[in-house]
Amino acid sequence: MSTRPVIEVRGLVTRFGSHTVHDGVDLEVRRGEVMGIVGGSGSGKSVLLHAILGLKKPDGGEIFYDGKALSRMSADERSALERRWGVLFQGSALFSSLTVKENILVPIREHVSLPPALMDEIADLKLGLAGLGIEAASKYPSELSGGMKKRAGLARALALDPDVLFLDEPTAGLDPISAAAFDELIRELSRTLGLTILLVTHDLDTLHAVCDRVAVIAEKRIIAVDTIAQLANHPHPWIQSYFGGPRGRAALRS
Ligand SMILES: Nc1ncnc2c1ncn2[C@@H]1O[C@H](COP(=O)(O)OP(=O)(O)OP(=O)(O)O)[C@@H](O)[C@H]1O
Repeated sequence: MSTRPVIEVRGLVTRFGSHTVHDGVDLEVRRGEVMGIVGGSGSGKSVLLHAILGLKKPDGGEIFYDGKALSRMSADERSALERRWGVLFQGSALFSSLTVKENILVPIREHVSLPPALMDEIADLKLGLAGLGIEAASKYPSELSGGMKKRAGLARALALDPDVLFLDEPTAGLDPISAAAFDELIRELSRTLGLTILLVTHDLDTLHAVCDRVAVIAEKRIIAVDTIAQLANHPHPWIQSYFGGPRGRAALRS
């Protein structure tokens, strides 16, 4: 794994009106690593993800991709960058009026010009990568279980062969068995495709199963970034209660 950061957040400030969510967030995500972001409810995990994706404009600070500031990119550079991203939002955000295959084809049709049969083949390949059988292709989102919806959302996120994958609460709403299977899938994708993955989660089991490092957000900043084993010894009270509480200890043992 390279230590060169693919994403750098420097001194990020975000606000909604007079409410400051982030006040000096610094974070580096290395190429090829799986990084988790944890923090209490309302601590600003999703807003941080949105800022990194350029969906929330920073009120201060800067976000860099491969050393280039997001705010200084031309529209073409930005579009090229977005092609390298795959995003799985909370709730999967599938288009309800499209089948699973049509959902996967949306980004492919938007960004690449290929014969329809080839696009179809690519969509089938992505279905398989996300662990869905071909029979899921013609189903509508309303016909899928929660776990299948997540996989369909993941297949769409993988549509353009991203090198960075962003996942917001990937296992939220899944039963423990489906969540564990999804964790395994994320880990497998990171290994086989060499993806850099940034994920927001509350799920301690996901952190243990999937993440190389975890960033903790509290008091409007990233207060620690480390392996879980190291964080378990961190003196900050929130980190102590998160990793050292009954659930944290149980996840550490498993
Ligand atoms: N569109 C918005 N308008 C106003 N305030 C917002 C908006 N989006 C988020 N916030 C506020 O920003 C803060 C951080 O929200 P965020 O969703 O990032 O928290 P989170 O850490 O992801 O929480 P959770 O774990 O509960 O999902 C919260 O106080 C929230 O109310």
